[in-house]
Amino acid sequence: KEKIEISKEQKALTKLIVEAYNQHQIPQDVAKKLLQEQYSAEENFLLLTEMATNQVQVIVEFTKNIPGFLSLDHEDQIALLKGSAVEAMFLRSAQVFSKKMPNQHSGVLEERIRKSGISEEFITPMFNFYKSIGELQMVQEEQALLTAITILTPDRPYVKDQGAVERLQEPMLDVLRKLCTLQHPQEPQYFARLLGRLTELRTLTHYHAEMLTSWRMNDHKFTPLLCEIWDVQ
Ligand SMILES: COc1ccc(-c2nc3ccccc3n2[C@H](C(=O)Nc2c(C)cccc2C)C2CCCCC2)c(OC)c1
Repeated sequence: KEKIEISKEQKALTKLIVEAYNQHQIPQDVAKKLLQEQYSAEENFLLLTEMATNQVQVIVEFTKNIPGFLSLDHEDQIALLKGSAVEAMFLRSAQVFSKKMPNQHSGVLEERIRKSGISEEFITPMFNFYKSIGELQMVQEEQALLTAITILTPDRPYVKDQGAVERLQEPMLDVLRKLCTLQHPQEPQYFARLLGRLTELRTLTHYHAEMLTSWRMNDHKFTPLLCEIWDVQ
């Protein structure tokens, strides 16, 4: 059994990514808010657009802390952010949904989300994803690195220098693979399962524009930033 060694540099990279991830996080208050009371479809839609708009800003700040990101071609930086914003939002939602909370709270939260105004057909794929993320019981290092790896996906639309993005993503994949082996020694396939979630995430994001336009209410208003990021309006 070869001894897995995480180098000094890899420890420093992980620390930096986790710090950036925790520093730029929306407080969990959306779950608390949803647990406190039942909102109308209109109020929930407004909350969703506020959360999503805020999350885009959070992701931009997080990404700026990824070593080398700011040295990428500027248009490629935008292409990476634009191409990963929806995935980052669902990944964040899945992590919030999977946070340890008393059983009846997670039951209420699930119910509030089911009744939020989202149309029925999207609920199953969304919760399937959330539960598959929850089953992994990721530690914060894995969550932070997985988010960075998602953002640094070389084959996003309009990325010109994919090689430069690969060179940033690879060190993240290397340290995540080692961390998974150390964190889950009894599960050699854990790292592969983790990356498999990113594939499930991409399929979920196919529906996101329709999820929004089919929200059970009339006249869906989006912020200009969301029109940019979501394929709506
Ligand atoms: C595109 O359609 C979506 C996207 C996300 C959710 C979603 N899944 C969640 C899981 C746990 C907690 C809250 C959850 N959200 C919303 C939320 O705010 N997601 C969120 C965002 C957006 C940014 C940062 C962080 C988060 C959590 C609540 C918005 C207000 C109505 C209820 C869902 C969703 O639910 C129907 C539909």
